[in-house]
Amino acid sequence: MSIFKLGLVAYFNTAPLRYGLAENLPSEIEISYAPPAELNRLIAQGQIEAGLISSLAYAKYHEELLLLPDLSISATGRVGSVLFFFRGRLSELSGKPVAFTPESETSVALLKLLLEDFYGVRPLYRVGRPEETDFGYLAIGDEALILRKTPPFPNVLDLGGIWTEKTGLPFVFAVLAIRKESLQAFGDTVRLLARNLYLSRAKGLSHLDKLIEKERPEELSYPEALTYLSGLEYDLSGLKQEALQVFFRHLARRGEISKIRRLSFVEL
Ligand SMILES: C=C(O[C@@H]1C=C(C(=O)O)C=C[C@H]1O)C(=O)O
Repeated sequence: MSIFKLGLVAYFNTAPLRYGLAENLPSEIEISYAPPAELNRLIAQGQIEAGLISSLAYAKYHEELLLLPDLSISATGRVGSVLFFFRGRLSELSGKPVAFTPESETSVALLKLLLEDFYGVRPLYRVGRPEETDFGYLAIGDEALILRKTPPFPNVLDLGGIWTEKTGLPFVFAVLAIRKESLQAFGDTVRLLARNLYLSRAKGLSHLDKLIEKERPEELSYPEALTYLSGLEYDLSGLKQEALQVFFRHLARRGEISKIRRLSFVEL
């Protein structure tokens, strides 16, 4: 039997998407867990057939990928876990070193876009740890949720909040992508996977209480975890597709990706 490899992000924010998933999937689907940047690399290299990847990675490799309809990790307004901590005034960050987590791609591109094109400042970026930088640090996922408790710098920008404030749109951080070439061999498996993901999302969102008890990072209280998960969205509606295209157009203008004519989806 050939194995269909699915890569998921193990952050707390994916808990509703993967609620009960592993127990219900057919045996030919094998799940592995890794940070987004690692999943982006694995799917690009064909080492996994499907993955919850950074939306930016879909843009980069869209010729080899298809999206699973209606799945994402997104937010309309503040997301709570994509945070840029910084010292001093934002307008004085030009030329100052700031660091970002190695685990993200979308949020790094979003940070650069917001700082440079929306706020007109151009810091010096590097991958690194918060303690290795004097002026700013971008964290995502559980790390951001935990750092929020004891911030490394006095000020914080929630990138989802700023994006929505500036554009009036939601922001899509991650999408569920499948390698086109795996569809022929695994068409039925992909349909089963999609059905199971829709089911686990529905169950997860209607059992947030159980899920929070089981999965919340210990640093977060129950109400904090509930507020956080309640602010996240897991669909890829028409408006979110439009928002993705707006983000991609900004990145194409900035020379970070090539133009994308349209988002392509798996036909289920
Ligand atoms: C909202 C989040 O979205 C994440 C952000 C990603 C990125 O920046 O590349 C990728 C996957 C998502 O899990 C988060 O993890 O906090």
